Amino acid sequence: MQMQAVDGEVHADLTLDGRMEGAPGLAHGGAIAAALDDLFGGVLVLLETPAVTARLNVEYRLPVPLHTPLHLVARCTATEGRKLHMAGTMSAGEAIVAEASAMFVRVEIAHFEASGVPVPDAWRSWGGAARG
Ligand SMILES: CCCCCCCCCC(=O)SCCNC(=O)CCNC(=O)[C@H](O)C(C)(C)COP(=O)(O)OP(=O)(O)OC[C@H]1O[C@@H](n2cnc3c(N)ncnc32)[C@H](O)[C@@H]1OP(=O)(O)O
Repeated sequence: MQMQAVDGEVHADLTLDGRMEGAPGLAHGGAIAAALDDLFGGVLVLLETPAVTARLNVEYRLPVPLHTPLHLVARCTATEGRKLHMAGTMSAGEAIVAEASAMFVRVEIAHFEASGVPVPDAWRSWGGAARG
């Protein structure tokens, strides 16, 4: 998903296809949650803050059709020690189809490096959990 930073928020455009189908013709709720969680990851990059999702809440307001352009927006609403609170929306045209809130917890880069897959070089210059 391509993301863009705009005035402290992260925006993305997304069209879900048949691979993300839940009920016939409609997006699976897990795909909607994954897209919003991924967008929150974009906010972390904007903030240069390594963190992981500890809690994710999604309010599904309207069925989300496949093959329809969706617009997503996310931002960090508050920080509290190692905790970052996030809020985001997914819209189809003028209608908000889903809203998400999440709590992320700041971690050390070692949290990601433990997978054995290298992290981007830039991440190592960011302050980890101890920064909070
Ligand atoms: C920079 C770019 C980074 C890109 C990454 C993109 C990530 C994309 C989003 C994801 O998909 S992340 C993958 C899904 N999430 C995980 O795999 C997280 C798995 N959980 C953990 O690794 C640990 O549980 C976690 C790091 C979240 C917390 O463990 P810690 O031992 O570091 O912290 P601790 O348990 O001491 O909790 C710290 C604070 O957070 C609170 N907390 C932790 N987990 C919580 C939870 N689940 N719900 C509510 N509060 C929670 C906890 O109560 C405490 O609050 P206080 O400081 O007020 O005491």
